[in-house]
Amino acid sequence: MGNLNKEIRDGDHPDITEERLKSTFDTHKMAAQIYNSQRAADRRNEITSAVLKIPELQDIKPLPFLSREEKVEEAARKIGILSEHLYDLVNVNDGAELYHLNNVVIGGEGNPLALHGVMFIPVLQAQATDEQKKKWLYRAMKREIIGTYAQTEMGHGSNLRKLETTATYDKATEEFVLNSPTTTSMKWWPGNLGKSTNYAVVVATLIINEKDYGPHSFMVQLRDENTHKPLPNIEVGDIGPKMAYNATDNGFLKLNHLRIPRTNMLMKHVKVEKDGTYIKPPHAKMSYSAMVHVRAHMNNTMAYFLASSLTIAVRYSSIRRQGHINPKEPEVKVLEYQTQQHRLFPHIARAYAFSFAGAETVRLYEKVKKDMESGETELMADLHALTSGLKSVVTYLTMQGIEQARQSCGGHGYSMASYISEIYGIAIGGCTYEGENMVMLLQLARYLMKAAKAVKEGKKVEGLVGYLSAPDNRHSLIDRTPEKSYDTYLKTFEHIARQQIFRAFDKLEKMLTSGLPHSEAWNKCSVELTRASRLHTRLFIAQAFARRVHDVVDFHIKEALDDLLHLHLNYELLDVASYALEDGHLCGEQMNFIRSELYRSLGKIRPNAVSYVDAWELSDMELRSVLGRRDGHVYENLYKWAQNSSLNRTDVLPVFEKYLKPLMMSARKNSKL
Ligand SMILES: CCCCCCCCCCCCCC(=O)SCCNC(=O)CCNC(=O)[C@H](O)C(C)(C)COP(=O)(O)OP(=O)(O)OC[C@H]1O[C@@H](n2cnc3c(N)ncnc32)[C@H](O)[C@@H]1OP(=O)(O)O
Ligand SMILES: Cc1cc2nc3c(=O)[nH]c(=O)nc-3n(C[C@H](O)[C@H](O)[C@H](O)COP(=O)(O)OP(=O)(O)OC[C@H]3O[C@@H](n4cnc5c(N)ncnc54)[C@H](O)[C@@H]3O)c2cc1C
Repeated sequence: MGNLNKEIRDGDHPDITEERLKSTFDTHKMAAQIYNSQRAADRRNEITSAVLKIPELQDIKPLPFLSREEKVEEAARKIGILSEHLYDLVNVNDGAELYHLNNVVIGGEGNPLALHGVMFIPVLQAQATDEQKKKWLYRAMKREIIGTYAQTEMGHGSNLRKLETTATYDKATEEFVLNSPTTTSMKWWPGNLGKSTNYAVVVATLIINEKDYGPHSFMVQLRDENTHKPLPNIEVGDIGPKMAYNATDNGFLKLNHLRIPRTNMLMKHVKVEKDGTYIKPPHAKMSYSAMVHVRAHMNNTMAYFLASSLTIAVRYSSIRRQGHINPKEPEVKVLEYQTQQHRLFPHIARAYAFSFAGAETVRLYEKVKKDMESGETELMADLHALTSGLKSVVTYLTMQGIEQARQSCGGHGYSMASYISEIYGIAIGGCTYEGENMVMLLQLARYLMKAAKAVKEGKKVEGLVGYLSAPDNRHSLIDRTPEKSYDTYLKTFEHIARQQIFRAFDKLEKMLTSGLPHSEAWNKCSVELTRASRLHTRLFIAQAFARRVHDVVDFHIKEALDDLLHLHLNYELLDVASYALEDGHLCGEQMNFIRSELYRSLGKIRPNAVSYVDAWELSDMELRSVLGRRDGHVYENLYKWAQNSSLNRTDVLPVFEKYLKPLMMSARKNSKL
């Protein structure tokens, strides 16, 4: 039998090889779990190998040494070369393959086609009529035109009903007049709007005969297709540097009474007739499909960001030796410290959990998307609730995990050589984009409150909220049953979520019966409501993890995943245990049991730690991290990396003659006086 860990190579740092030799499972088989099939895992590696053979697709130098302009140019250069090789490298109809190709070749900082693929094409697929698809979608898919999704304005992002950009129907000419009446009405933030795109789906408030019909989507040509100059009545540009994600030209857009044909409104589900008659869509929020599309896929993106940071941190922790546990023995790998394990391993478990929860979410999304094509909208509310909660919880926990990964690398974690700060910067954008986290938690809370009301009225609820009407134990059975059972943990999570949902519901009801208007009562309960949403979502994540482990057939993979699940359940439960202690569902003795199970789990995970992150099969090219190198040779490469610094081009910088020398000279002169 060959090595179970597939990353072992001659010449690697002996400390990392030692880790890999301990693996109890085949890392490539584990990759099949993470990427949902052996074929998908194989394809990722095939794509990486093919890319490595194309010299023009390699980074010209480490990305942190590029200026913003260079980053934008470099991403565009690679997109151009990729287009030539695209059909040889990937199945262009497979989103996962395209995403992987992007991560390997370009990385997470963005590229001119990012929003084109993530939102522009999906919005056309979901909301354009067949005729409109012929006009724009097929051209977009061939990349004859590049588009984006322009919804957020300087003054409004969360509250879509107050978007100030207007699309006023002019019956006489059968046109819409698009206008940005104020500074705050300017579109502000859309990715690639600034400089790259020549088309955009613009979301504007539809006005017909002075009546406001709310946000609707319109196709707008922004720039001349040949010269790329902005068209008349359009002002467009870049919004400037951001925390990260700076290869992307997030932009602004000001429309000055721009006229577009009536047929430029996306009309698959909703219509404005020539005479101005408005025909409602089957569901009022069908036009929000592009946002739901991204939210549904974000769990996997976040899992990937978290796994990338952890791969860097865990590999580095296995070659970094500092301090002693036994003073008579050599310095230990920092991965031996329990604090380091506690800092990293629960986040490894979360990355797996997010990936499994993400796979379930994408399946539901695909079903709803299919249903919507035929006007069936029954599951839209469930999907909206699920994706709203998940995007908020997963992005927030990912942010925590990446920052822990950075800190676990000590000083070198703070260097861009780790690349963790860039991953962090990109990932935390997810807490804001596609619905600010609090706003989305409150969306889920609306759904939960409806379910709670139904249960209070004696109705049975099903599906994602089914546990609200299921029987509950007064006391948790954790450590009270002879056999090890995840059910007792999941039941405890259910209890905690249920209690908090009803606590928020009762508080809200009390305020409403006291005569407070609904919106005010809602605001006064909103912290409790967001807590309910988080607990409900964390329950779903734990359940999805347990479902996946249950379904795995391979014994060694199941055992390794089972260890991670055990860690996950104990760690997450400790994190939210105060809710169960409050009503005596858990007692002090059980808390001690959970804590000791957690520490036992850390020890169990330890020998496989490097293999759990290796199983994500993230190549050096896509990690872009000196600390996270597969071969573990960090120190000599840190030194090489620093040679890229433009400050090292000369021994003496001009600032010496200009500022430092005069400063020191005058100081010396003064001290002689
Ligand atoms: C693909 C790969 C991904 C990779 C990603 C990495 C790259 C990413 C690059 C970055 C890309 C970043 C790109 C970007 O950032 S694009 C811009 C993203 N912007 C947002 O996400 C804005 C957030 N705001 C909203 O979505 C709405 O305003 C919300 C939802 C808050 C309220 O809504 P509205 O203002 O209309 O208020 P209402 O009171 O009339 O309605 C409330 C009722 O409507 C129901 N409802 C609402 N929505 C839905 C829905 N969708 N399906 C089904 N139902 C829905 C809801 O349950 C409630 O029902 P009920 O309780 O009354 O029964
Ligand atoms: C990296 C990045 C990429 C983006 N890409 C795009 C894009 O391609 N296209 C696009 O259209 N947009 C894009 N956006 C914009 C993004 O979607 C919005 O910024 C986001 O939806 C949040 O809206 P906001 O900025 O109005 O936040 P605000 O709503 O102003 O949030 C400010 C604070 O107010 C709170 N708040 C707001 N409303 C409520 C409420 N009802 N209840 C309680 N609290 C509330 C929030 O929780 C937050 O704490 C992008 C943003 C970023 C950061």
